[in-house]
Amino acid sequence: MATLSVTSTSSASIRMVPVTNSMTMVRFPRTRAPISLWNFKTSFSSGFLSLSITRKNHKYSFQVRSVAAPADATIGFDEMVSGTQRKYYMLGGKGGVGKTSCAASLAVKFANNGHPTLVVSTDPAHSLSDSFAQDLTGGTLVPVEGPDSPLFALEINPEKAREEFRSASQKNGGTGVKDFMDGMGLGMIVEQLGELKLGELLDTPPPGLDEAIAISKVIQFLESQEYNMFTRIVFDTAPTGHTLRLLSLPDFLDASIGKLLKLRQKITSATSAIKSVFGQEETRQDAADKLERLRERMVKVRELFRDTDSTEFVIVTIPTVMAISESSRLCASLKKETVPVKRLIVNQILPPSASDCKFCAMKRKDQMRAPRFDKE
Ligand SMILES: Nc1ncnc2c1ncn2[C@@H]1O[C@H](COP(=O)(O)OP(=O)(O)OP(=O)(O)O)[C@@H](O)[C@H]1O
Repeated sequence: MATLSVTSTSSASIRMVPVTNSMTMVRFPRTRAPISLWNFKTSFSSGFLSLSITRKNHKYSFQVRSVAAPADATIGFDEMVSGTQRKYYMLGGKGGVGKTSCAASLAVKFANNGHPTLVVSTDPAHSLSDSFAQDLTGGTLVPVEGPDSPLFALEINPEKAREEFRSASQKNGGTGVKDFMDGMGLGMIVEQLGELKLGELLDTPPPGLDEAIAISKVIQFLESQEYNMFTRIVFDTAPTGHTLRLLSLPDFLDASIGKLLKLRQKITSATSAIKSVFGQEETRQDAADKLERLRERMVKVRELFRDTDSTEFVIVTIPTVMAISESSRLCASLKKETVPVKRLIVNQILPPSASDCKFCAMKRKDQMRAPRFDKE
């Protein structure tokens, strides 16, 4: 496993400094404007990168510690940014380690390197709006101000979507549900489950349903002509457990659809009373075709997440024993699922200081105790 970067701030004036020496973004408390440090002069010695920026007569100095040599880190980012083929970067890890901050900076960096970029949060507890200081809660793509190339951000709230789905189901006796789920690309599930107590299904959603809605929505946006320009898609995913469910989702849906199709076969070969569940012959065929299309789409999603040419899962962690342990388990699970994972961001490392307070000294000692990732 190659280590991409380790970053942290040493100045209280700077709110956030994630990712690498070559793709650092800082936020100033007053303006909250993202600023790329790509062209800033830096010096590097003994594993620490020193940066000094002067902006509006204020001087901000801080250090970034890089586990990888700067050349390695740059090569890492050069690799990520090269080519115009569409690439997906999924950032995941333990809660609170800085996934959103890193996803936001990576997206800005891509956009500043010529890539029309979409950054999507599928985490039910969103903070992408805070990172960009823009309201992204509407569930649609919002242009982010600042970067050189188009950068759009999208927060998907799966719980809200499920809630809308449930109330549509109650209000419109099913038609609203279908319209809503069609919008999510899952209309065919409604057709098949319409008579099978869908409300109950929503009260106890099967693992991955929320994520299914999120993925379908992103795919739907990317398929539209208006948004097919994006060459980099950055996913800020929910904490580890949700992410693993998201990855096993296509298999889950594939199996469920298989069951549904078998069920349909059984029902349609039974009495005419039961036939009414799925309507007349033509409608049945249509529904079966749609299910097949959903199955194909899920296979596509599964292949996409395992495609080393277009997708990469980047684990974000912090240097604590617990976070590194969870990251190691996540890494093992991803590899088991054959998801491409080769980069790790270690965030929030304390920079060196000659005059440590007691708290900082203890924290630094604690960080040094954090186990290291194996090379492989
Ligand atoms: N390198 C950093 N230096 C200083 N503060 C940071 C850094 N990285 C993240 N933070 C701060 O830590 C907090 C958590 O960061 P963030 O929301 O990006 O984490 P997350 O992993 O996405 O969290 P969640 O799991 O809750 O979605 C935020 O207040 C953020 O500003």
